[in-house]
Amino acid sequence: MHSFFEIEKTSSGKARAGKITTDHGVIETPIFMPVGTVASVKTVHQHELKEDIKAQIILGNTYHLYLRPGMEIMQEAGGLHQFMNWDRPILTDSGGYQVFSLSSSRKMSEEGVKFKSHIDGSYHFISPEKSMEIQRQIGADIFMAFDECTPYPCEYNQAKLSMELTHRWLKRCIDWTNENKEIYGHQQHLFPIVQGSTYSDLRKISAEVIAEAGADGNAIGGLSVGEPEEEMYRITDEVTDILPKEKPRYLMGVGTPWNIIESIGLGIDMMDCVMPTRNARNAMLFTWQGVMNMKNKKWEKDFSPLDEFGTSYVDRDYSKAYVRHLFVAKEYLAKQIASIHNLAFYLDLVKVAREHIIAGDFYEWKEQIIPQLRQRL
Ligand SMILES: CNc1nc2c(CC[C@H]3O[C@@H](OC)[C@H](O)[C@@H]3OC)c3nc(N)[nH]c(=O)c3cc2[nH]1
Repeated sequence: MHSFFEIEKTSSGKARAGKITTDHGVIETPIFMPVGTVASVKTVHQHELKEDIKAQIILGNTYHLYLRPGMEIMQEAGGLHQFMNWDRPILTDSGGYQVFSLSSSRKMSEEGVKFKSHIDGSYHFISPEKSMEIQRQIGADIFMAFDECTPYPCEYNQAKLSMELTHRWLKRCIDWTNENKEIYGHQQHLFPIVQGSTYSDLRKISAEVIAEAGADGNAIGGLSVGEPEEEMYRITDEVTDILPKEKPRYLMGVGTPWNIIESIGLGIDMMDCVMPTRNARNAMLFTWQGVMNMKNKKWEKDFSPLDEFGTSYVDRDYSKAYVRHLFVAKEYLAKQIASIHNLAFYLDLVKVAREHIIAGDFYEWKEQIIPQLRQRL
């Protein structure tokens, strides 16, 4: 019997290298998880994700998949792995965040959230139990508790009430999953989510409640919602001090390449963000030398490879001048090349970070690489 999470190497600080074992395969941590919200990582094929980008786990999303294609089709397909032909691990979010960020006319109650679909305006209701049922039907290997992502900024009493609601909803998620087992035969691991906004005392309470739940892994929510970067690091540092060392820690919605390296240094094992794919579609490429805006005129006659230090085939096959041309001409291929490049870079970023943790020089490496990653090329 394998354990869900094994730490292979610790460091002089909180960074660690480990591996998560699921029924759909092993995830080496620290890891970045490409966002595939509506059953696709935008503009990227599954075989590219696997063979070129070397993605080890991707994300799906309860809110979107529930609305379209819906759970009847999802179940008839045999779950999301079958439906999208992805046989590696999948993680799904619980839908709360998207209900608040995407739907209109939401009505919140203790019971759950009534909302209008952003697709066709139809009314729906999602509760902790409903979110768990949907995530059972999607069949993700790791799935998130139904929480309220406390908005930022938020005054203390509101943050306290929101956090306490998330804790009551967590209990309902756990009770439901104890009474309703997996439907596709593979194990699914529930991760609870720490809230508490930017208040240290609330974050301490929430981290202790979440740790007490005894789940296989734990997530830090309510960050990367507009707060200053220093606040995000401070809260992450305080919460990882409390969350158990022997369980993976997932920081939701983070972040830039430098956010990722900093977070790994603060004891984070798993991260997700739309940045590599969303910024790619706006011609912003991340590289080890810094950030490139491909629409910049400076690349117009630069026929050198897209990224000589890139690990993807697109970095070798195409020149800067050609990719700039595609963006200026609004060719679809531009977004595909940029998305593949950025995702391959993010996976390489965490792979190299893992190697430095194992080599024992992560923190020295971090100090010199972060200013380089932030450069504007
Ligand atoms: C961007 N910043 C950010 N995203 C966040 C998400 C969505 C990630 C989810 O949203 C989709 O990507 C946009 C992905 O599907 C991802 O799945 C986990 C959060 N989800 C929950 N349940 N609770 C939180 O506190 C939370 C905080 C976040 N901060």
